[in-house]
Amino acid sequence: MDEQFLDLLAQIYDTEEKVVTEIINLEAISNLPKGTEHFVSDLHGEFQAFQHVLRNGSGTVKEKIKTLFREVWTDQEINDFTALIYYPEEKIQLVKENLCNKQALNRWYRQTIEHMLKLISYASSKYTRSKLRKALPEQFIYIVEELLYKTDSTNNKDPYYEEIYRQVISLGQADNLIIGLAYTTQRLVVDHLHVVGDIYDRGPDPDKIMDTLINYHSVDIQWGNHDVLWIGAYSGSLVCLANIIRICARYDNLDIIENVYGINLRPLLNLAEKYYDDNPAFRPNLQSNLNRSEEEILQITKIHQAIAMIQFKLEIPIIKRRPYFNMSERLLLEHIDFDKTEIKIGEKMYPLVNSCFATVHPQFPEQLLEEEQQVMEKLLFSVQHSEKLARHMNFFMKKGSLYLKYNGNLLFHGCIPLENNGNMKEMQIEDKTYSGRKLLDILEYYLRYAFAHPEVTDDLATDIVWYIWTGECSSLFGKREMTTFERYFIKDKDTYKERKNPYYHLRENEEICRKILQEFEMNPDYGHIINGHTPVKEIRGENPVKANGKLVVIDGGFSKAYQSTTGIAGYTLLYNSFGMQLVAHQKFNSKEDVLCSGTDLLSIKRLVDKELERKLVRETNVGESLLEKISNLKNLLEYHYMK
Ligand SMILES: O=P(O)(O)OC[C@H]1O[C@](O)(COP(=O)(O)O)[C@@H](O)[C@@H]1O
Ligand SMILES: [Mn+2]
Repeated sequence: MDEQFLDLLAQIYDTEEKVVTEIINLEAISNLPKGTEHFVSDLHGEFQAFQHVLRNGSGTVKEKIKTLFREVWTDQEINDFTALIYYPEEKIQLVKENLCNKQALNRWYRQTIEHMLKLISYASSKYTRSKLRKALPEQFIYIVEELLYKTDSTNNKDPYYEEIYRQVISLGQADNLIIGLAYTTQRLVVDHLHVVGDIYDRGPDPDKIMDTLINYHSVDIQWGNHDVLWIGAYSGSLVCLANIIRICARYDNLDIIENVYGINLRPLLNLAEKYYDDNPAFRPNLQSNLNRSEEEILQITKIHQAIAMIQFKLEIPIIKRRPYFNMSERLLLEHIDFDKTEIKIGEKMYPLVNSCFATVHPQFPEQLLEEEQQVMEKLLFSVQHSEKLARHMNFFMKKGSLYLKYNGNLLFHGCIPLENNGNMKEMQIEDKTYSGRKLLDILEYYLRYAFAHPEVTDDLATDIVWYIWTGECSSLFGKREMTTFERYFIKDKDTYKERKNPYYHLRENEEICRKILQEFEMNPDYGHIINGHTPVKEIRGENPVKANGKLVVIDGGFSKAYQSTTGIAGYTLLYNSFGMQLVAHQKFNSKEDVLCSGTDLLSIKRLVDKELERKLVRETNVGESLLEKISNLKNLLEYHYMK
């Protein structure tokens, strides 16, 4: 053992007692049951639904309440108490409106605080006191600990405890305490959160999701293709930037760009007004709660066309300078016959509808007009100087990765590119080829490089970020093509098909999943693969649990736009010391619904895997580092204190 390292350690643990206490403490912690992991994916800006799932811990909160109070409470009482834990501020307000006088309210406060303490004591039973303390509302730690750890069997202290309750209420602190305890409960039921990609696009509030995650006690993110698009835009990729604006226009979410991130769209609007008109293919998918005037809709429609055409132009030079991206089929603007308004795709000619090619030079379709160039430069400047976006993208880099090995499971958003025969598919980058884990590592390396060099806009790293969004060998996309152009301009729906990498059907096969786990040096007997990205069409009988339980796909469609295809409103996964459970969520309407009806449209649970023996902290990633620390401390004890 390195003596210098031990000397440093000795500065922190400078007495024998300190070393011994820490060893005992860590040994004890590593023998506790493992904490609950919570997996979500494909949130797509649906903040309300997401925060509901966070608040209810995918059903864990209600389950614990039922276990404790089922025998003594009616369903209505259980629902009321559950709603209080989810949305304490609003529920307290409702209770106040319904109770007739102060005495009744005080009685409710007294009972409710006691019930909450009982729930917290139960929910924290597998944690150390110190961990619980960190989760308690700061200003009430002392009081709550007194009430939680009552040990007086002689009842001598009863009046003392009663006085604490009375004082909290009479000093007007009951609301704050109840609210604080509700959040403590929410925090205790989930130890760690995994977001398996696609926080951004389609829905209205990705920024609120990011803020929630930034403040969350323990989280990691596996980037989705839509997240990478935003990272790309921030890192200087103009084509990624065009894409995020196009998608925001398409889903009537330009507010995110303009108001949330403060990016000025005026120059783009001026350009759009000059060259574009109404066009049915580019009318936005309206958010039902926004009352848009015809004039606003027309403006969005024009912006949508302007930015889509810039996007299609910008793709061309990248495809040409990176032949190994293997995307020459996507040079679509070059295959247009502008006189006949037709396009050749493969061997077939298709008429173009809804065309809006006023800014395209038929011989040089990749050329941006001077005005387009300027608009993009201004947009990029604005994007790279948005403080809020910088905060969100930095958080992505800090907590995110393309894939993650965690407690024996392998998490990634989309796929591991495979050949039809199940071998890892190779991708060439410059003069080398990569596949499997090495491919994901090199893609991530380039993404991080691009992020670190935002001033460079056309190097390989920046181009690769766009490739991760849309390339066939991207583990976040994994389809042969993205047929955005066809869906705008061609009637024949056959052209909309996006051919999926064989992974997406081979993953039904257990052997393939085992092979992938081995590729990542994981134990295929215990590990699982967790994916998002492809909406599971439960409505058509698709099973999210595949390959004999080795793989789970948890994209059930938080995204409202996809709920009619999936038939549900998203899956989440829970992994606690007893095993792994999949939770299917019903459509989330609003928190008002939960508060009024009290019922929670939850969640059918399915067991994915059951641990034969309860899993302990020592068998987890955290446990591994605890054991390493214990070993270091034991060395220190020997080297410093036992000489
Ligand atoms: O339905 P939209 O928003 O037009 O997007 C369709 C596009 O989104 C994609 O499905 C990618 O997004 P997802 O990662 O959410 O699946 C593409 O395959 C497809 O071309
Ligand atoms: Mn995706």
